[in-house]
Amino acid sequence: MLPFARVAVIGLGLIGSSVARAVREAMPNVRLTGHDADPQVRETARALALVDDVADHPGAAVLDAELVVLCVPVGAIGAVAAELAPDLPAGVIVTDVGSSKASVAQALAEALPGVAVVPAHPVAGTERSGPEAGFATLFRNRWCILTPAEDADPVAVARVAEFWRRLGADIEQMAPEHHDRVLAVTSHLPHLIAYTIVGTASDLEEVTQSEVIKYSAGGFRDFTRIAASDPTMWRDVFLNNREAVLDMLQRFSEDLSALQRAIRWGQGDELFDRFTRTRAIRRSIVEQGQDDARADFGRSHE
Ligand SMILES: NC(=O)C1=CN([C@@H]2O[C@H](COP(=O)(O)OP(=O)(O)OC[C@H]3O[C@@H](n4cnc5c(N)ncnc54)[C@H](O)[C@@H]3O)[C@@H](O)[C@H]2O)C=CC1
Ligand SMILES: O=C(O)C(=O)Cc1ccc(O)cc1
Repeated sequence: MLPFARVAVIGLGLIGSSVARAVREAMPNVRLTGHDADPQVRETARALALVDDVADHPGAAVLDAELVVLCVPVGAIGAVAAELAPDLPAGVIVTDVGSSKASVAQALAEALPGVAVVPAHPVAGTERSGPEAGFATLFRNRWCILTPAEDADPVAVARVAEFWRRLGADIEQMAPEHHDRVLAVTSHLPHLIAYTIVGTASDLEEVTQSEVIKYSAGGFRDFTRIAASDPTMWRDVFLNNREAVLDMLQRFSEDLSALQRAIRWGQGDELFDRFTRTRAIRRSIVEQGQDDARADFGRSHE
C-alpha cells in the first residue's frame, strides 16, 4: 500500500526536484504538487514536468496533500511552515529535508501546533543546486535520518519512514540534538574546512589564481567541489547548528595544533601514527560500501 497518495513538495531545487523525480519513478500513481518562491524555478519545474501541478501560491500546493515535504533552506523552514499552516488539510503529515534538525524541529513545532510533524534528513546530495540538478536515484542506498519528537504519532513516523524507503533510502531514527552533533563533524565541519582552504588558496599573494587552478592536485580539487556548494543553504546550516559546529571546530583546532607542533618539532612518529589511524577509517568506510559514489557522480558531470 502507498504510504501517501498525494504529496506536495515545497522548494523545487536540488533536493525537492530529486524527491519529485524519485516519487515519480517509485510511486507513479502518487499525485504530486509543488511550489517554489522563485518564479523562475516554478517555470523550470513546469518545463521539466517535475510535478503534476506547480502552484504559484504555497497554500494552493498543499490543499489536499497527505504529505508535505519542505525542501527549502534550513533558515526558511519555520517561515514556510507558518505560511502554509492555515491551508493545511486535516490529517496531513509535514516533513522536511533540512541538514540540521534541532532548531528546525523546534521551528516546525511552533509554526504547526497540532499538526503531525516528522522531521527528516536524507544524507544525500551534491554541491549543485536548483531544479535541473536533481535526479531520481539520489536517495538510493543513502541514509535518511528521522528525528521525531518523543511524543510523535508512531503511525505518522512509520508512514514517513516507508515513504523514504520507497525512494531507496535506509532509515535511522535519532534525537535531533544527537543528529546535529553527528552531522556537525561528518558534514558541516568538512564543508567549513573546504570553504576555508579554497578561500585561503585564492587569497595568497605569491601564488596566482591561475597557478592554483593549474596545479590543483586531487586533494585541493576535491575541496573545490565541496566549496562550490550553495551559499544560502550553508549559511543557514552554520547559523542553525551553531553550538555543535563551534564545539567540533574547537576540537578540530586543537588536533590541528597538535599536528602543527609535530611538524615544527620534526616528530615524524606522531605524524605517521595519526595518518595511519585515519587511513584505517577510510578503509573501513570503503569496506562498508559507503565511499562516496555521489562525489564521483558530481565529478563526472563537471
Ligand atoms: N544540497 C544538498 O546536498 C542537501 C541539502 N539538504 C537540505 O535540503 C534543503 C534544500 O536544499 P537544496 O535543494 O540543496 O537547495 P536549492 O537551492 O537547490 O533549493 C532550494 C529551493 O527552495 C526555494 N525556496 C527558498 N525559500 C523558499 C520559500 N520561502 N518558499 C518556497 N520556496 C523557497 C528556492 O527558491 C530554491 O529553489 C536545505 O534545507 C538543505 O539543508 C539536505 C540534504 C542534502
Ligand atoms: O556533496 C557532498 O559531498 C555532500 O556532502 C552533500 C550533502 C550536503 C548536505 C547534506 O545535508 C547532505 C549531503
